[in-house]
Amino acid sequence: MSIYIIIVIIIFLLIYYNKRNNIEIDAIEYVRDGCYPIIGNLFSLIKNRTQFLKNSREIYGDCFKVKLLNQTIIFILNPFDWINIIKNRSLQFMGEQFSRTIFDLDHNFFGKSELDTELQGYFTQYLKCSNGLEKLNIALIEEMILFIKKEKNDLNEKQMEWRNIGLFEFCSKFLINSITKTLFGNVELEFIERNYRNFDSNIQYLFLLFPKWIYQLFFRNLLKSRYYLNKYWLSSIHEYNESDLIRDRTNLMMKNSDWFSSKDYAGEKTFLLWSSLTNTIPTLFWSLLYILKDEFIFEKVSNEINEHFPKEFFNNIQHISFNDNILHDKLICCIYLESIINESLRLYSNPMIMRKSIKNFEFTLYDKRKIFIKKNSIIALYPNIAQNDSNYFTSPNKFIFDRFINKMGENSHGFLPFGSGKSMCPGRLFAKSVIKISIIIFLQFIHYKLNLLENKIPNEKTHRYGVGVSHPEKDIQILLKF
Ligand code: HEM
Repeated sequence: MSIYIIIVIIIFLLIYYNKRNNIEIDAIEYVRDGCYPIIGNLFSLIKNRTQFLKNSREIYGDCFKVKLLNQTIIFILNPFDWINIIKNRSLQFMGEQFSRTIFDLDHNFFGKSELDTELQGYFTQYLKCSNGLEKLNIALIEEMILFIKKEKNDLNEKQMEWRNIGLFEFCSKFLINSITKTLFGNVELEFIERNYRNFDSNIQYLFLLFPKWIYQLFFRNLLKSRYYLNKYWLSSIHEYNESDLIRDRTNLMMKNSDWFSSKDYAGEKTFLLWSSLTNTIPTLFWSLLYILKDEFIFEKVSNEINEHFPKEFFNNIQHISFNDNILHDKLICCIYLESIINESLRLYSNPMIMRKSIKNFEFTLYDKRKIFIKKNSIIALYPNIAQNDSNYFTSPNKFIFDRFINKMGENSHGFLPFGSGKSMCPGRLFAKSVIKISIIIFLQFIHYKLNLLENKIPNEKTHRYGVGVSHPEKDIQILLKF
């Protein structure tokens, strides 16, 4: 008799356990609004990703599933879950899928992890260590000063005193010119600029990882610019004056041509060109705009710059030894600039950080719910929502220029403009020095007239949501004298 009771209890326990588990698995709901057969939530994701995710969070909480064609993406929006996601070895960075679809790499070297590590090692050596960074920054300043001289000569030739230009357009020209030449040397700038701009203007569609035929059918112009860029690198392997970073990466790929195909080599260069420019330009735009528009911020920043970077500092720039790290030490002292850049990134950076599962596993969320993650599922983090949430940042819609002074705000949960973990942006230190140096040179060497009354802070264009830092909906006209 007692054996039957035990069996019945076991069966009941099994049914209860199974049911409980099912409830927990099902507790992560699919977003139903705007979900259509076959395409799923595609339209909402393309139209305004940030708004769609904010609305979905209000209905479904911090974790929900979104259908995109034949894929399911599990969004996890609570920052307290992110560290466990990023550290989880069953979830991997989707570098391979992205580099194949977006930059047309073969990615044969993916299986050869020593080579991948060596390639990444050059980022550490030249973009993160102070000597490598110092050398790049000195070269960058020289390029920027050259740019200003050329603009001045151009205006002189045209017998004009002022140049009327959009501030975003100026930031684009200024950085495409100086970053590209600093990293890649004496390239055919006009050609690179034209194709970069065309490629960048629609790249958000490549991030959706559609099948290849869709791009071949509907995005021919985009693929053409990528083709021209990739072809350019193949026609000119080493450029005069290229940076050590590019030289060493190129040499490593050339030496291991059994692992790196010509498509890998060319795609890697286009990838580096794109990633060095695409977020740095809009971050410079927003930072500069807030400085120029607010007298109080302007004064604070000007004082800081005059103290650490008086105009005379630039007279001897070519004689600075990059072993002394003078520039690095001075840039660190510019705490208002650092905070303004972070505050611009807090408001305007919209990356979607994705990981793919390599096996089935169960993940416990911070709120104790369990998600069953199947092999090949995609997990996505979207820091912009936390970055604009009053639970993590006071008055989140306000630009508070000194919010990040002494790294106070930066330590907050949810601030991830450069991603996190192994794939965290290796160019982040260079990016910040580029933006600081650009602002310093702008304020020290360029006269400007901005109509403060007419120009409000523009809204963001929604098309970059999920890709990176937003562009303004409308450019701000400015008069510049060099
Ligand atoms: C304000 C400027 C920048 C922002 C906001 C930014 C942001 C990001 C983000 C969000 C990622 C993806 C991280 C992830 O998925 O975990 C990334 C990756 C990357 N960034 Fe940046 N970035 C900036 C500037 C730069 C610059 C100047 C360079 C190069 C000189 C650069 C090189 C890269 C590279 C190579 C990767 C890919 C890393 C990998 O595949 O492991 N970025 N960046």
